[in-house]
Amino acid sequence: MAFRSIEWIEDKGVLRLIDQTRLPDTLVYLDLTDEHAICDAIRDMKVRGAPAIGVAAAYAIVAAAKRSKAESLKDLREDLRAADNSLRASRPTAVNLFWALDRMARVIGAATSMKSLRTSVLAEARAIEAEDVAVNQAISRYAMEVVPQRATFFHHCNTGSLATVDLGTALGVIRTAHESGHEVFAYLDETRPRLQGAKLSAWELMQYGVPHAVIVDGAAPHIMRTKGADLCVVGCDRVAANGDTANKIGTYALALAAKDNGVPFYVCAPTSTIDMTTQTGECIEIETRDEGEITHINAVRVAAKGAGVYNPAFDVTPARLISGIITEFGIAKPPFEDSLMRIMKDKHDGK
Ligand SMILES: CSC[C@@H](O)[C@@H](O)C(=O)COP(=O)(O)O
Repeated sequence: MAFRSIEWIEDKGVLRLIDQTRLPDTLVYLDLTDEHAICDAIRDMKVRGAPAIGVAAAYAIVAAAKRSKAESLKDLREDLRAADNSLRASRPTAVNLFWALDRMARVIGAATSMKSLRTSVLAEARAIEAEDVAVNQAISRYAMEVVPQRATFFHHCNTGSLATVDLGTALGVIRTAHESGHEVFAYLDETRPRLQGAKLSAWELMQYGVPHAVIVDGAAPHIMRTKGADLCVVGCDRVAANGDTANKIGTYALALAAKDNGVPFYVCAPTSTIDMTTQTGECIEIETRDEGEITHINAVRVAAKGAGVYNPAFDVTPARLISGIITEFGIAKPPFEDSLMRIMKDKHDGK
């Protein structure tokens, strides 16, 4: 089954997206008409995954432009600035959110009338959406250079169709390898605390018929050593200029296990997730989320009542643990300071 996680329906003026908090039990589509609802959906992780968050934010600006009652271009821009501010405050780590909003802001700044503004924000959001599809396909194509014919993967969190517009990044690589005739098996970290691996990645791989096993996060090093692995593929929320990579909490531990077991560790990164203005991982803001995500599972308390909790949602994998960063312009290899710079230049030059 192929599905689109996110879609703008222009004649209804709605952003249709899969409510990821209801999966895997129920496939529910939400039709959101206003920027506040889209912002809440991002904050509450109904839509999640760095690229999907960026696309949703872009359409939130479209929705705000459509709904605004402003009677002048200046007032319309004011309304959109307010929407932009709330969206920027929704989640701090995934740079795609800020990247998409920066693109929208440039278009808003260039508009010469209210009509042209509304037309051009829609066109820009559509372009961001379409690029995401093409970029993920290109990442999968380049990834095949490093995927052996028989491939046992390790994967963390959810990086599939749900986290993007269509194919996905790291999970898209696993799916593409399977569909192009590789003999694939994937170990999926369950990904505490929100269980994106157990709930979302497993659900997706079942749709595509990819053999897999969900494992608890702490089992990955043991399984790597005893069962073997060919490569780890993960996504990312922000890649710094030196290659340090922020991704879902637990990614760093998987990278350490990979290093100890001699397993190549690949980050799948659309260039929209590479932030050349952030020099190292230390400069990346790590989102801290509600303690209830740890103390409760499906609204049932599992932690001792009154237990202290600390819930960072992401960690940073140091560049030295990363074998390659797979982008839509090819695979960046260490030293990443040079290879990422080259890739971003290729992007800039339109190669
Ligand atoms: C292609 S998705 C890449 C990342 O965004 C993904 O691995 C991840 O960390 C998602 O975190 P989440 O908190 O579920 O939005």
